[in-house]
Amino acid sequence: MLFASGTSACAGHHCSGSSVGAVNTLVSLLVEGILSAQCNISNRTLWPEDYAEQALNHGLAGYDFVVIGGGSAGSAVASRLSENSNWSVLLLEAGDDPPQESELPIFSSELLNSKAAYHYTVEANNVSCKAFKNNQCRWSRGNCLGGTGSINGMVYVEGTPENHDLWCSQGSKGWCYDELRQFYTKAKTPQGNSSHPLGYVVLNPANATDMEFVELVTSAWDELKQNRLTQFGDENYLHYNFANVTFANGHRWSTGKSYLGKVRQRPNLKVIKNARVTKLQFDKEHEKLLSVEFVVREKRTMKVQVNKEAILSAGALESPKLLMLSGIGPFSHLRRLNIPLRHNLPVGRNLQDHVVLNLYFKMPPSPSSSGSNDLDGIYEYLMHGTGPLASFATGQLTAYLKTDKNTTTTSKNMHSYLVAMKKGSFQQLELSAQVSGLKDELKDFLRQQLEQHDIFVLYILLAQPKSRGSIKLKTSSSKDPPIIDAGYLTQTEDKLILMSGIEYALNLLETSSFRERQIELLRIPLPECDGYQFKSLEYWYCFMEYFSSTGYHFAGTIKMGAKEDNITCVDPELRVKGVRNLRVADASIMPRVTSHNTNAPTIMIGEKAADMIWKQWA
Ligand SMILES: Cc1cc2nc3c(=O)[nH]c(=O)nc-3n(C[C@H](O)[C@H](O)[C@H](O)COP(=O)(O)OP(=O)(O)OC[C@H]3O[C@@H](n4cnc5c(N)ncnc54)[C@H](O)[C@@H]3O)c2cc1C
Repeated sequence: MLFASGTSACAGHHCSGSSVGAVNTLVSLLVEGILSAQCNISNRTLWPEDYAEQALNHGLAGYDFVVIGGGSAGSAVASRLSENSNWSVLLLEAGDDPPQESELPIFSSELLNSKAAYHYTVEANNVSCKAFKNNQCRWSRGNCLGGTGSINGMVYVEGTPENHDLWCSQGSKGWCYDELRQFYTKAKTPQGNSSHPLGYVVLNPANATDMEFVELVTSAWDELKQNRLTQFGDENYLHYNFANVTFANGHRWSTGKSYLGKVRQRPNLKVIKNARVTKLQFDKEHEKLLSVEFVVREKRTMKVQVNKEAILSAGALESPKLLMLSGIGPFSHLRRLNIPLRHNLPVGRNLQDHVVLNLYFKMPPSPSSSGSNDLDGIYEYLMHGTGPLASFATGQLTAYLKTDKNTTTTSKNMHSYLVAMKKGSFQQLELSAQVSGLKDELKDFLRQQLEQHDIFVLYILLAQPKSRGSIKLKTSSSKDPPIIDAGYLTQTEDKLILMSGIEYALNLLETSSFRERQIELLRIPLPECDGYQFKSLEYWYCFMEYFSSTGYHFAGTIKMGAKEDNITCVDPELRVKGVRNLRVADASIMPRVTSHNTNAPTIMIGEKAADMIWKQWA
């Protein structure tokens, strides 16, 4: 591996060049390049300075705006608010700068195993996740600046008109697609210049590492009459193509970098890293947030006074936890934990995720399976910022599908992508099995198959799941992870739609492209399902319970909607009901998860939140 896992080796260090002589020009160039790359791939100037030391030594004054969490949405909010030089903005982020593995797509599995990612174990529900240890899925999120946007797959796809019009028709006034389009546009419009930088999302089309495989799949999709898309964002994209990614010049561009790092010189914006917020403190009537309590470097508890507003952007798993710890949540749940109630709201309910089903296929190894030349790849990346190190797994080849032939709507019900594993790529399998918690016997079976075949996994995601889960507190300690009930496949309709996705996938096997390549479904031994006839409906419903897992698109746990509606927690201005100066701006406010990847819609939420705050206070 090129870099030490979980480290930012160059941060704060002076890096010297290699002392290797000119024995072999290419090798010495590479060694030189690797050493300097370790310093240049990610260094501290890409990120805002850490204000922790000053805060610890001199204490903190009050801030006009305190943003909790520097992830996809929080970074955008803090950056936009601090464009007003009259306002003081403090951002509190539980993690540190992302490690160097974050920069390159090739290290995504290592990254998920680093301290930049935080993992949760989801409760077993016995109708999903049975392929994973203790029948429990594992969920991950980013624990660093840029948040989950620093560890994600970088795919950038906006919400559809249908998604957002549903939000507004159900009481979220101001959140119709026509009203949101401006924020999607603002997020990706280059603004500012080197003397007055402004943040925005940096985007490029993804390159794939394995073009041979991409061509195979695209020709099969063509045979099935899936249209190739010219651009994601077309109104009715029931199509496939490579998505745009938050990646440029060989580097990831999370909002932590593109919105915050870019404006690191602003004197009115301070960022404290390794600052884990533990509690929100209110006035006697619980109507006004007075201060935010946090622990710096897991050592010292501090407090900051909020002069105008606080914005909670800790993500769909941690934002509800923090509200509940502070007394805002379901009455009966908080009472059980002896947490004094401030506001009785259904915080933590309405949890949604795009449940994903993994289907495995095998094929004879392609001639390129013998492995590419790693040195060539390193050389190309160091010299040009391109090549396999800067390319994406085939997962960025994404299809949005309508497999339900009975509806006349244009809405997508499935979202599908693929990941290919070449014969012998055991490390890739081991890492992903470790992150997901795949049961050992299943991993060993896949490993045996990889000794002889190429394998690819077709992922089928439910675009609009009906099942709902919940987040609850385990204890009243901020250190304990919450109890997560994913709720996967608890609604029959979700299973029916997944079944239509399986039928769609099996059609691929009938295409001449797949037949010529001798692609077969891989039958994974599952004693509980093997009693049913292979590929029968009963078999597939049983299989679904095993290989359903997370799409990593958690949303909805602090539901937005009309103020008077008792199933909502924040109003359409994102204010927590009953509190004047506390808003939530992250994926948790989505009343219904958007039909595909959630990063772009979450950044849009950050943009709109900042705009509403500007309108109120400027
Ligand atoms: C493995 C993976 C792959 C994904 N791939 C894609 C993809 O390719 N495309 C896509 O669109 N979406 C993807 N997603 C989802 C997407 O990245 C998220 O939906 C999005 O980043 C969520 O943004 P957020 O602002 O709500 O939360 P986050 O980005 O998670 O931000 C929350 C921030 O708050 C901090 N925080 C948490 N608790 C506290 C606390 N108590 N005090 C202070 N700070 C705190 C966290 O450290 C984090 O920085 C992926 C997700 C995962 C996990």
